[in-house]
Amino acid sequence: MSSTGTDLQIDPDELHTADFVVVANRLPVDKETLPDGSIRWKRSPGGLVTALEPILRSQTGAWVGWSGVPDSHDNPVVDGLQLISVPLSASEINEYYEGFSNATLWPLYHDVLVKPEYHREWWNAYVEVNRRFAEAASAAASDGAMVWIQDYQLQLVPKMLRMLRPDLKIGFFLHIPFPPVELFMQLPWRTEIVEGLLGADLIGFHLPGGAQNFLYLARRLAGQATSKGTVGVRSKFGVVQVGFRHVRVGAFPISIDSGALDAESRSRKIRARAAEIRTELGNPSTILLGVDRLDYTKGIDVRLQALSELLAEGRIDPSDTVMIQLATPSRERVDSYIQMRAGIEQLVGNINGTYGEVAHQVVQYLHRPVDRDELIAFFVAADVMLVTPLRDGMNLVAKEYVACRSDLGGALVLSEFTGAAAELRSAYQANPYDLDGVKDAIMAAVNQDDEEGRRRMRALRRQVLAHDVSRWAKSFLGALGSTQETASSANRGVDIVDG
Ligand SMILES: Nc1ncnc2c1ncn2[C@@H]1O[C@H](COP(=O)(O)OP(=O)(O)O)[C@@H](O)[C@H]1O
Ligand SMILES: O=P(O)(O)OC[C@H]1O[C@H](O[C@H]2O[C@H](CO)[C@@H](O)[C@H](O)[C@H]2O)[C@H](O)[C@@H](O)[C@@H]1O
Repeated sequence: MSSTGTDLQIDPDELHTADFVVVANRLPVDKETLPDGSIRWKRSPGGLVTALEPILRSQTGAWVGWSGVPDSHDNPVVDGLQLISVPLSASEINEYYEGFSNATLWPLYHDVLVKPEYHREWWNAYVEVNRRFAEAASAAASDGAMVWIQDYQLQLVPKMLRMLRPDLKIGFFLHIPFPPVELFMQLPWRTEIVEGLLGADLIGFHLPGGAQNFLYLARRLAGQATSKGTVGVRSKFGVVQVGFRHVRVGAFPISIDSGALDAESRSRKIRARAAEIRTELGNPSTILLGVDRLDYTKGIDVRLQALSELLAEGRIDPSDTVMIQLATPSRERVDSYIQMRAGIEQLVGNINGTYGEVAHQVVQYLHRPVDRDELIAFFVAADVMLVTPLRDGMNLVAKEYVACRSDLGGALVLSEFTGAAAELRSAYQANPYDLDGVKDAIMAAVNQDDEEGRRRMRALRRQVLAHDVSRWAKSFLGALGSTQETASSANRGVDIVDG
């Protein structure tokens, strides 16, 4: 590996004090240095942070992660959360984060939408950085603590941490899809990844399909005996026998703090801002909305292409329609993201150039994050929410939109290839590879009558309000807490097949 890395500097007072430790690639806040040299901590992008932040607030624990900038050793306490930085050098950011995590694993786990790159030096950096995260978690955790490791950037940490601290209860949750076996087998380090994950006591996926894929690979690559029954949602866990340990494997669809969002979206201030947004846009009949990290998995190009064709066919009136696309910058130094951004901005330019007027742009595109209140106001203002990923682990945006529609207004167009599609059955679902199908779904949503819209939104809200992020965390941590070290009770009643 080209980098020498940066050593951990953990305050001795903080050693072995936390009973609950979240380990994620990112801290919930990113470090930002302002022009006057002062430091500001701003919220990190993405759904993982959206989901986990309220969980850690409700428990006393520590969050181990990277601050988003090179060589930062700060361990800030932000809004009462104890944060422990794992410093990454510039070359580790390049090889571990942008390289192995986001140019190898991310495309491989998302249907190979972009060709994954396999470089041995990236793998070496991944191993080294995973080791450093394991050491930081080991230093933070108290005797017998519960440690919850997050996502594809840290798949080797469960095994590394178990070797350092066999006393810990170790959970792992994958926030992105776990790929089919045929794709996973491309990875030169496939066995190391499966064995790394098997260091956990409980491995969670969003969907049963991911859990089944993993069980198959545990048999085939790690040669372990596994259960053979079907995995359920928050139930009927699979089991892998690893020596004397039994590793449980389950499906736990993540969610949002839907109650809080519901309450915030009802406030007078948000309602007024939503009305103001409509006015600022010239009171069009239809506002379409997209909200995403700028990522090629999100299908932003799909919805723009669909809109472009609907305008060309005269099915949508450009003078009476606005599409707002909010796009948070993401992984801006990775080649595939640079190319995708150029393609999307060209599509936006083409639509506005062809159908816009000086005083009326059909697509309003903001390439920056907006603050929470403003985002909620956009959700309340939008007639149709467009969620069209080509593949997405869950997609919390779809759930956020639903949580904000206590008025039972609005309509959700949702890709079948999101994790959320399994739960949000009353959305206007479409196959993002079938452009005519996407266009029809958009038109059905635009033209729905009020009664049909209310019926669908009521059903969607029932699902999202009943299955919130606290239920997700409780179901995962409850299952982790009940895992047994001994072979006898963990797997009672489960048939095991040899690897
Ligand atoms: N432009 C934006 N401004 C503010 N928040 C955003 C923006 N785009 C996305 N978000 C937030 O980021 C999170 C995205 O989560 P999710 O849909 O699960 O996808 P991912 O984690 O892959 O980015 C949501 O909480 C969403 O509200
Ligand atoms: O940390 P970044 O590289 O900036 O990326 C942001 C996060 O993106 C991914 O989010 C996923 O988690 C969501 C919550 O479970 C899920 O809804 C979504 O489908 C996933 O794409 C990534 O998995 C996180 O690790 C990143 O922090």
